[in-house]
Amino acid sequence: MLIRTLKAPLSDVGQIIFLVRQDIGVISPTIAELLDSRTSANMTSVIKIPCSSANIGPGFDVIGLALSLHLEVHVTVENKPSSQLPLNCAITYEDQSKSVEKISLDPEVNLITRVALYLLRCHNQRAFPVETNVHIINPIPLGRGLGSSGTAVVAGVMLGNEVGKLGLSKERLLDYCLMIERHPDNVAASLFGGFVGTYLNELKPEDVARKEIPLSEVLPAPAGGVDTGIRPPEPPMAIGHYRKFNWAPEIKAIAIIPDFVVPTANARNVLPESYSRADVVFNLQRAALLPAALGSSPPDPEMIFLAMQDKVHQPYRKTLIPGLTEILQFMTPATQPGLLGICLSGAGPTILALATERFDEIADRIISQFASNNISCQWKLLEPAQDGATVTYN
Ligand SMILES: Nc1ncnc2c1ncn2[C@@H]1O[C@H](COP(=O)(O)OP(=O)(O)OP(=O)(O)O)[C@@H](O)[C@H]1O
Ligand SMILES: N[C@@H](CCO)C(=O)O
Repeated sequence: MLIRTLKAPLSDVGQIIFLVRQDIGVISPTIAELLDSRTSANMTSVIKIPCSSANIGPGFDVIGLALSLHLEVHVTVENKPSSQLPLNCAITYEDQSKSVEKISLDPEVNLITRVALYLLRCHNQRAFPVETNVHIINPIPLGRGLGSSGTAVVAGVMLGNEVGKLGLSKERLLDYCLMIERHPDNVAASLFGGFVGTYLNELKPEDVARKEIPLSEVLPAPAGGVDTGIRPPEPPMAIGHYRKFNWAPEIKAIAIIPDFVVPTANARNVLPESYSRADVVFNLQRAALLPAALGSSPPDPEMIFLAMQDKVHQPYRKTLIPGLTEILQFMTPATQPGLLGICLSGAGPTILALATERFDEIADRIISQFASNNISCQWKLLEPAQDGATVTYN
């Protein structure tokens, strides 16, 4: 008897593992059984979301890359008759990121559960199902440019969709993410996976007004356990879109992660309100090349290096990241074999170096430059995470 496993999509965002006997088909469990028992007693849903690197040089707020470092959220719903838990939810948090920031375990404050509550309340569910246990395992360093907040927002919409049994598509979940994180590059990469180009639709005036609702109304400040009963504003349909690009399999991503935080809000505040035509054209020329350059095999180092240059955000962010200018200047394919291109990851301070070989050597040189500014770093060798956010059932 031949038995194999088959992974099948469930309502577009989940994945079930079936046992299949080749002669008679699916034997365990049936789809109906699974739909009934999802997130019910003793079944754990495991939501996995990759981190991301945004911009990749010239693609400011447009281009994102999901990477193989995953946030995990393990969810069980006990289905008890009543609960003493605030909002029926208990959170535990396992920090594998070595971040100093303490993550709140209050479901009204924690970013992941707060986003899940936003989604649930848009669908007339005021709290989590009784009693929901959420265990978060986080290896993504916070505030370093690897999309930790975007990953947490995606985790939140996936969690709300799961426990509320809402069955929303990933395309619709992207709209909810964009009500919270307003630039689509990180969230689209984490949700859909891979190397993506993203854009926002031009909206009708009434929808612009809905999308520009202050964040405090979308994610109201904690009300001390008191449910105000207010239904939050729902996002307009199809605010954001993405397109996946090819990625040459030889290209790996080295993330050099300095041991200090640059909050994205601060890194956006140093950017100018307007740009010269020359700088805009410079970025457009490179952004147009980037998908072809990174999708072609074998990779062409000169083309990739050129396509990763930027004049829109990196020059302004150097004031927040000691050593950034020097690193971007001296690390080139001509001076460093194996290197293809280099950029600030997201809003920084992480540096993303794309390379085909000599990963240790490349990381060491960048780490030495940071060390000369008394900054220590960790580094990771990562690959594109093509799957995006997934749900599996144990
Ligand atoms: N797993 C998480 N659980 C709860 N809150 C989180 C989590 N991950 C991130 N956050 C929140 O997001 C903040 C970091 O967001 P920020 O946008 O500044 O940086 P980033 O997303 O890591 O970097 P970038 O946007 O440049 O890629 C943290 O300080 C924390 O408050
Ligand atoms: N595109 C965003 C990514 C960081 O969240 C920025 O560079 O500010």
